Amino acid sequence: MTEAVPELLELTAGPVAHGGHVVARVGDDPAGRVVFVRHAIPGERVRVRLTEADPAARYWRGDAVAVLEASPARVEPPCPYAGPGRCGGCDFQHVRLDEQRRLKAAVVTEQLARLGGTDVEAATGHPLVVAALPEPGREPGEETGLGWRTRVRYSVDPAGRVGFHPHREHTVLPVERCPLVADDVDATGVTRLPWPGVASVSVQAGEDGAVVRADPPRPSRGSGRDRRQHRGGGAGTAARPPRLPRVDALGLVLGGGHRVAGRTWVRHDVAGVGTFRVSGDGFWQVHHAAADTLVRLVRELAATRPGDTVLDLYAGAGLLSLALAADTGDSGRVVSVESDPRGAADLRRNAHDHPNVTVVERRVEAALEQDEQDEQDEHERAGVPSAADVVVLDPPRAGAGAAVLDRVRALGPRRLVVVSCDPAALGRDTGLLAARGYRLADLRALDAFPMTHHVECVALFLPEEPT
Ligand SMILES: C[S@@+](CC[C@H](N)C(=O)[O-])C[C@H]1O[C@@H](n2cnc3c(N)ncnc32)[C@H](O)[C@@H]1O
Repeated sequence: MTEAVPELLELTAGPVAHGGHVVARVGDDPAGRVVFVRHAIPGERVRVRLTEADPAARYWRGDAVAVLEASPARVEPPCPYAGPGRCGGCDFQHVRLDEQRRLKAAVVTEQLARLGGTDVEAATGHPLVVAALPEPGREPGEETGLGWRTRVRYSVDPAGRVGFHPHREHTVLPVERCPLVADDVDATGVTRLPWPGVASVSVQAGEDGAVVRADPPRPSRGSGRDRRQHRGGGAGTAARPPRLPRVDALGLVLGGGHRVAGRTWVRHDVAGVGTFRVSGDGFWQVHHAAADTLVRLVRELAATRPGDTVLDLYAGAGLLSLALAADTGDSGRVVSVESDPRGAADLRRNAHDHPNVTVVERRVEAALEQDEQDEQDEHERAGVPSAADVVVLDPPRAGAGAAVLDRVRALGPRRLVVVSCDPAALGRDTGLLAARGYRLADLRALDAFPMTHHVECVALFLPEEPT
């Protein structure tokens, strides 16, 4: 007989888990089925509406629709779109900001223990603290966690209105103003304009204004003939590009980089490093204060010396490369590896006046691959050295992985700095590095994504045996 699944359950919220929810157990039984609950705080007694509850599944998902015993850390969400079943962009609007940071510290610590076999407090000498990023005009401790997003991707509903998806849903909740976005993003007016025929609208704000990009829906998987027609190569009518509204922005871009009006890039100034040009869809830190703070932390942990050979892997537009190049000086060099052609183009441009920076436009995996026969020669031809004093890695969400970390170890760095926006990936890479003789020595965490479960970490690994 199949188990009857109730619609509502009363549960006690257990510890926070990676992904923006807490762990609860059906029947409050320690061996009961796990329910991942959104919109609850550890210790609270909540009524949970089950959102995914397959009787055969190992765990269920649910949303706290009523709070029966509230945590002292519970607050009224500052955003009118936040809450159970509403916008899925934020996970922690209902939690006081300082408690949000404690929850994130707990998640990072747990992921490093479970996936990386590493006790953060024992390894670094102190419990992990997630630091708030500065907000203009506010003293430390008075942060709001709002107005920090300089880069936003809105989805568009069938009526052409922009918004965000509810958690794990494809529908779009239209949003007039997301309180997380920076004023420069809002000033483009994209949320107040119609976008018929468009699947998503992205805004990237820089120092002197924003660039807006509209992406039409991907061609549906049809017959070969349909696909040819979408590309404009068939005998029939090609898909007509959408008519885009006029925006108040530096530039408007359609799809894969086709400029409709104005510029395709924004400018970012980073204190003590320089000015960067970043193509609208290229990578840059999202929080307006993240780039300055990240650079300061990476410099401190990398402790680069004049004359050093430094590898900046997954270099983006060169934020960390240029900072490290200043520290290694003319007698040293920084080799920056970035695979995205637009990112690499930005990087080359940004590094133009830095003769000690070499840009390698390749996937990290390929750039570090060693030719057994002709190792030295191969590497020098590709621009990648066969040894490095310091290696900095800032991989995408999946982390660096075993193959890349094997190659990194072979370079014999005396210091290895990993920047990570995903605690699970950092946990896995920490375990892989431990197995390769590099142990966690320092860990810093930044609240670079307030109100969401995301957190930015910078980790220092040192060789067990000094190189
Ligand atoms: C998290 S961003 C880091 C950018 C830079 N460190 C910064 O702080 O601005 C990751 C970058 O890695 C690039 N990337 C992703 N996979 C890659 C790969 N396999 N090899 C090289 N670069 C890659 C992406 O294009 C992106 O620019």
